[in-house]
Amino acid sequence: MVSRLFPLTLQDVAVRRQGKRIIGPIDMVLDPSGPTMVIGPNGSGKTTLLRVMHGIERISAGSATWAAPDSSKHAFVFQSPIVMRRSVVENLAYPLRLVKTPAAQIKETVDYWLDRIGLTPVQNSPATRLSGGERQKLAIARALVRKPDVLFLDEPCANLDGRATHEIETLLQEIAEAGTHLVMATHDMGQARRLAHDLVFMLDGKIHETGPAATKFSTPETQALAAFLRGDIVT
Ligand SMILES: Nc1ncnc2c1ncn2[C@@H]1O[C@H](COP(=O)(O)OP(=O)(O)OP(=O)(O)O)[C@@H](O)[C@H]1O
Repeated sequence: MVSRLFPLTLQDVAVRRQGKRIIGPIDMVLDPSGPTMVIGPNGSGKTTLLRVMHGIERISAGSATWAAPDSSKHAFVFQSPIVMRRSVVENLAYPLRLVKTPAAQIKETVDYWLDRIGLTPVQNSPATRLSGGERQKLAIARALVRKPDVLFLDEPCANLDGRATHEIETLLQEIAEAGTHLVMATHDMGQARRLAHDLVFMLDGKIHETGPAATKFSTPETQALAAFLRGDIVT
């Protein structure tokens, strides 16, 4: 099921800060049928691209246009999970309270997600006491309680151990299968292979190569993507 929000069209997008080009020019049409993984070397502009798509980065030139704009239908999970200094349960309830969801529905939704991410036993503990993996799962669940069509994730498994990474990948696969579209930046090529339907390879602030993951991993068109996938340093 593809959201009515798509396609997202980026036309001649550039982001400049202090006279420096961070990304651009970028032209792309995102009209996905499965998870989109954004890969590329450090500093190639992955985070900035995601922020542009989500609408939280000031664009210096060009435009980013959704077919049916509705910012309440996309959510963003940052690299370092931001949890509020409140209980786990409050972290999940908060986005629903903001939109004046009835109490009974908040409880039902929050209980569902607590169970789904395995945090029911610690629901009343301060979220700041959770482990890194638990915090990230909480951040993902909190982004999902309002049922977004699109979820942007910036390196959600950076600094997590194998077990936490596996749990988060399983959760992401499940929500993708249930119809939420994922657009995710990752450093981890194994993870990109496991999750990607489409691949976006960024280099030096531009989209260097893009297409279906199944063909891009096996037969990259450009030398730079081939080298990056081999693990070479690409600049
Ligand atoms: N507001 C800003 N002002 C100046 N430079 C910036 C700003 N935001 C990002 N940059 C620089 O622009 C480049 C691209 O940053 P970005 O975070 O988008 O890349 P990235 O591919 O996500 O990097 P990483 O993999 O290290 O997270 C980096 O060199 C970064 O230092």
